[in-house]
Amino acid sequence: MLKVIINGCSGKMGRVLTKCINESSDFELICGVSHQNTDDLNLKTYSTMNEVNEKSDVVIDFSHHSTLDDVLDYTIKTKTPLVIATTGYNDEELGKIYEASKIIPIFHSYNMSLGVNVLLRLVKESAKVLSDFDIEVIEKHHNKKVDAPSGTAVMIANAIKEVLPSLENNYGRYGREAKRKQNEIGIHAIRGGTIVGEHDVIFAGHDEIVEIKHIAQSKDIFAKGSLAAAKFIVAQEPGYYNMDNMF
Ligand SMILES: NC(=O)C1=CN([C@@H]2O[C@H](COP(=O)(O)OP(=O)(O)OC[C@H]3O[C@@H](n4cnc5c(N)ncnc54)[C@H](OP(=O)(O)O)[C@@H]3O)[C@@H](O)[C@H]2O)C=CC1
Ligand SMILES: O=C(O)C1=N[C@H](C(=O)O)C[C@H](O)C1
Repeated sequence: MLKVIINGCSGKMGRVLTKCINESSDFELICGVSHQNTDDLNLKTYSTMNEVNEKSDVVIDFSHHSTLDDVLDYTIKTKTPLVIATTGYNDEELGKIYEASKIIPIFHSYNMSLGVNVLLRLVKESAKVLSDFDIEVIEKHHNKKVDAPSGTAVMIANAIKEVLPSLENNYGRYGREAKRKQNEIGIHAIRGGTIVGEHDVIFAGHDEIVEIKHIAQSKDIFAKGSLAAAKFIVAQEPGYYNMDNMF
């Protein structure tokens, strides 16, 4: 049984992950980290990662970018492999993750579902052939989501730019002089209700459109994906890993 600590145990994903671990015979939940009261989870909970005095095989992080320093301090100090699912990091924070991965194994993906990772491959293939089409990304999420655009939309734009490096992100579009430029990827964030997560990549050409779309129908797919990543990362040497390394 793999021993797990969840950073962000009180959150929507932390709760779904707790349920998935409790239903599995492959994992044991040691404790969680959250500022909130989590009595209903029946789980030993610390306020910050710095206070944790237990040791696990892996830490899974579904929290907030602001907890990054604490989670890296803890995992480096205890030499614990880390799965990062949290989104919303800036370049400085991404740099810290990359530096830490020289010391401990880190699995990092803004989307733990299998389907989105297939979508990324299809998008890259399409971008090679449809290089002069206009590319727009539309993401839709629930009204509680903190960051915009989604981490997955950023990951999709980065994948397109691996193939078409001259393109630049244009977030939203508004104004009296807002005509589309040829070298942009339009990225649009919709927020409402309980939408779990949808990503639609549109390649619009002259008289034809290709759309590649992924719809998440439950949060379980992300939790189960993070557990698959946990099994993978505990067997790795220090380094920076993502879904491409796992499949
Ligand atoms: N990679 C993937 O596949 C997926 C990634 N995510 C990402 O996981 C993260 C968590 O998502 P979700 O569970 O829906 O979010 P919630 O807002 O429901 O939960 C956030 C968790 O982080 C903790 N937290 C710590 N510091 C802060 C802070 N300053 N502000 C807000 N929360 C804080 C919260 O508890 P407390 O404040 O008490 O400490 C809580 O436990 C997000 O970044 C989301 O985008 C979500 C789904 C899939
Ligand atoms: O906050 C969420 O809910 C989700 N966040 C991730 C993202 O920002 O890409 C992944 C998923 O779409 C759900």
